Amino acid sequence: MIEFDNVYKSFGKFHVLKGLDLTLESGKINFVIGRSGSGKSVLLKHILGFIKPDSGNICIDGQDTAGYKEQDWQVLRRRFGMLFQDAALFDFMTVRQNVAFPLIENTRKHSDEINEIVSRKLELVGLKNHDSKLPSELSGGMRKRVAFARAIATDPDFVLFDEPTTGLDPIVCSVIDNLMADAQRELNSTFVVISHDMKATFKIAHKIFMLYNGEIVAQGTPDEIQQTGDPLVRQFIEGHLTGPFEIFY
Ligand SMILES: Nc1ncnc2c1ncn2[C@@H]1O[C@H](COP(=O)(O)OP(=O)(O)OP(=O)(O)O)[C@@H](O)[C@H]1O
Repeated sequence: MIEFDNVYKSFGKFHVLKGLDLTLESGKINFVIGRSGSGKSVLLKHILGFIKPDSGNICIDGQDTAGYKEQDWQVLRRRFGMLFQDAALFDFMTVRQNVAFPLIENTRKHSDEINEIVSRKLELVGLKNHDSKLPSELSGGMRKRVAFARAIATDPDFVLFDEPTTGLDPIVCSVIDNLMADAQRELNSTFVVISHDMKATFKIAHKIFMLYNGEIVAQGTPDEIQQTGDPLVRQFIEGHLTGPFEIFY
């Protein structure tokens, strides 16, 4: 379980998180939605300790991270997999080396075992025959699948996805959505997904949280969110130009 308790974060005079209370449930696919610039990536970076709150607490599995030193964060981060918006593969490493990286860094497994795990993960994402290629030789969708295989390589307790399907065609989006749903079922890990893709959100989320004005303004199952009468949520999920949101052109 990942808990935010009354978390505030500002950059200069710009207040991004304003007393954020949020409980991301264990063994579930938690989606965080909200407008561009609402602070979704900032929220993810707090979970990994890359950004520290100005006040408030963040607890991971009941452990308050307030007093964590860099070494404690490094230990905690080993329990996480991460898929960044731009895939963020190591350009100079092959597909196989990219997926092996967290296994080499974060575990004491023997190279034979690592090779076997990497082969299994690459098979899962349909890229077993591309393992000796460099990221530059792959399409955007393939790079995302490599990043996905790398994110789940160690069977982490938590996997964070920052816009995993942005820029991909609808069919590749569905492939990634299915991979997320299948992997979560298999690992029973806690997934946290930031996404603007409402179709995927309603298809695979167990729980949806909407961030607005530095706070969570709505939360619920896909059915609950789809049926809400809250005008703010309705405008966002339906993409209307008129409603409580201020629209800037
Ligand atoms: N390190 C930083 N220093 C200053 N401002 C920052 C920093 N990180 C984020 N911000 C600001 O915080 C706000 C929220 O940014 P964030 O990237 O979390 O938005 P987001 O909801 O993920 O947006 P998008 O959906 O477009 O990716 C933005 O206005 C951004 O400029």
